Amino acid sequence: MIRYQKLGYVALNVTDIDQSRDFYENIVGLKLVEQSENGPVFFRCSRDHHNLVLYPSSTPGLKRVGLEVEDPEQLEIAYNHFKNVGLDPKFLDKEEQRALRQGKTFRIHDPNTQITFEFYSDITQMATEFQPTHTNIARLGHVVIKVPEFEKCLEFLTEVMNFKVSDYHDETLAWMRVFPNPYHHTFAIARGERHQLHHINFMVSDIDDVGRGRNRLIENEVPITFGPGRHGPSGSIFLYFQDPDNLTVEYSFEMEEFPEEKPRKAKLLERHPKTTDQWGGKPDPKFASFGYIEGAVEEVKS
Ligand SMILES: CC(C)c1ccc(C(=O)O)c(O)c1O
Ligand SMILES: [Fe+2]
Repeated sequence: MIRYQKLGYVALNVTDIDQSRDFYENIVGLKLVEQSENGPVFFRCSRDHHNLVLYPSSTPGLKRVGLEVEDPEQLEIAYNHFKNVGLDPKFLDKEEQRALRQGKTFRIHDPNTQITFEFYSDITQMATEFQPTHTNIARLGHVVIKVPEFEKCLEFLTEVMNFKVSDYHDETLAWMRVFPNPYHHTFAIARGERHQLHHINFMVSDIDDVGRGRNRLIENEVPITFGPGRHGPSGSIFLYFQDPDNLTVEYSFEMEEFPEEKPRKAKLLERHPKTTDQWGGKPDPKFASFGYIEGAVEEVKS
């Protein structure tokens, strides 16, 4: 089955590309890599050419999830696996591959989550390390979405995508590893009325990044919708805030890691506010409430 290196990048649709470029560069603290005329804007928080890509769109939300697999052999294994299960994987043409600065890359559209998943094993490594500015962003951490058919999505993500459940609420939330990546979750699904983006996450290296981040967001009048707090499932310290399209972004510090062999079994966690925030905090009503999933825009607009 597929062996992943990591969540490589997230592509978001944003309504004002310049406003969002400024936000993700100067408020979040990502490194701007390139901005093409009327096209996507590439950011990084690693040596990779990109870990976040913004596309101009009238429907803000999640456009695509880029998953890096361990090596070219794993890419072929993944391609053949998806072909065998009828998901019609399509390799990008040379032009789009080159524009993404990636090696061989293919995509599938998953009818369960309505997400376009992209798979690659090679991406251009930039000449210099990521140099943090105000926030020591360690990596793009995870993506969480809302899905109406929770059980079907969970079955697809575990049985077909080879994600592993780390913990779950009873049929309302599941946190998953992209095996064998060790982090408690790189992907999670929450039961919701419609397919929607819940949030994207950036892991930071120091608890002070969360504290300083809170004050910087307040100074810049960026809406904070939840936290600081401590998550029960992964143990992460967290802080959620909204981008210019009210998409939810999370900083988090520390996260439980799982061994590849003999990992602990997933916990069935009580659905309780203290599971989400051990410090007893409650989210703002706007928390994680905005964001289309590109494959399901019509559903939400109807
Ligand atoms: C409230 C959301 C779904 C959530 C819950 C728990 C964790 C964690 O344990 O790390 C998260 O990262 C979340 O985003
Ligand atoms: Fe999160």
